[in-house]
Amino acid sequence: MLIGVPKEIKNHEYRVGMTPESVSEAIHHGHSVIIERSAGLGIGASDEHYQNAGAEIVDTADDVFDRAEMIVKVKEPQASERARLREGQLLFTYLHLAPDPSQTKDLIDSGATCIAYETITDPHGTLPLLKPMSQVAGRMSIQAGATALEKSHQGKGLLLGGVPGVTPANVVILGGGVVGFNAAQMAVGLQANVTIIDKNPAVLESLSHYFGSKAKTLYSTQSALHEAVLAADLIIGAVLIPGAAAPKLISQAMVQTMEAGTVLVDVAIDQGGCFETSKATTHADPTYVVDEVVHYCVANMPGGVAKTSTYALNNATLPFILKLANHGWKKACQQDSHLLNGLNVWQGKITNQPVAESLGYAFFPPSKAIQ
Ligand SMILES: NC(=O)C1=CN([C@@H]2O[C@H](COP(=O)(O)OP(=O)(O)OC[C@H]3O[C@@H](n4cnc5c(N)ncnc54)[C@H](O)[C@@H]3O)[C@@H](O)[C@H]2O)C=CC1
Ligand SMILES: CC(=O)C(=O)O
Ligand SMILES: [Mg+2]
Repeated sequence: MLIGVPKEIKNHEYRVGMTPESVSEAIHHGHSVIIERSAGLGIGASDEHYQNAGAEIVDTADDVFDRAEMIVKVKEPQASERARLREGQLLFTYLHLAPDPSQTKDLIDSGATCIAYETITDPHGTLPLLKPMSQVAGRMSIQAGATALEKSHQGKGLLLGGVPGVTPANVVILGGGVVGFNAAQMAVGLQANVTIIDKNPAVLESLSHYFGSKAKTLYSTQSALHEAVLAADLIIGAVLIPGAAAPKLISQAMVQTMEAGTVLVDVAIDQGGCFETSKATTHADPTYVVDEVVHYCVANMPGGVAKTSTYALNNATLPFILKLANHGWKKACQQDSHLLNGLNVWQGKITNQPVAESLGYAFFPPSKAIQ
């Protein structure tokens, strides 16, 4: 199969769909890879690295989209990329469609087959292609929150861990999945006072077992949320209902009750965000203030540490890239129901139920797309 990798064009997005090492694996399996010129510079991979791995370098995104049978990317296609997709072309990348009606409409109109990293599942009921970026974003969320808490960034002027004789800051993490666990690890490491809230008792049990007395766990109810939020200095939004728009756990009225300089880091912003006052921001201008509360809502946090992130992502995506290239998407999805769960758009139809429900489209079962 001819695989194409364009340069990412989202604001401050330095990741790239395939590392030179992944390219070399694909070529070893008998495929060809075209890469847009300079696509890997953000991770320190030059065109020469890619050529040495066996890729052909092409000058423009048009060259990639015109020729490739499968496009491998990182972020959801931007409007100019969507316009280049063609009927029957395979797109393999993050999509996050539920909060994004214009992208969804363009993908429907394109006729392309669109498989989203974030809804591919595994036998353990987790999301193996979201996991590495959630690990990165969870860890970054505490760095971002710690910076935003500084007075010059309009925060309370608090050091997360305090110092001997001065109490540490209160960190509240909403959602104790991959992002939440990794955020808690970093916050506990910095000696903050950490509370994790989740609605899944099994998740709470495993967090409690792992952290012991170093973090508190709370079952997610309105009153638990209210109480924790009022005492919080830094709140991390890390909830997910796979495929669906994020539930709004914190209303604007609750934000108004928070102390000035409290910081909200909404990692779930890529699914629309879990604070009512959240709107997506970029690495170029990551924060804004509502009712004296600082909001950090960058939708591509891992792009800020592109080298770590690209390698972590490729460790998870490469086996699927190879399956798709070796067998074609239909046969690969017939053989692997977890990969089939990634199919979001096919021949102008929405094949992911939470996406269809979130945006008011008819749901077309993916099992019918592979008959
Ligand atoms: N902004 C960014 O750059 C990035 C954002 N993300 C996003 O972060 C979010 C979290 O991802 P993961 O941790 O991988 O998901 P996950 O599925 O591992 O964890 C989500 C947790 O939320 C909990 N949850 C769901 N509804 C809840 C509620 N009402 N109250 C309390 N807990 C609730 C679930 O029980 C689960 O434990 C996703 O939206 C993901 O796309 C991930 C990576 C990068
Ligand atoms: C998952 C996601 O949104 C990202 O890695 O940018
Ligand atoms: Mg700002």
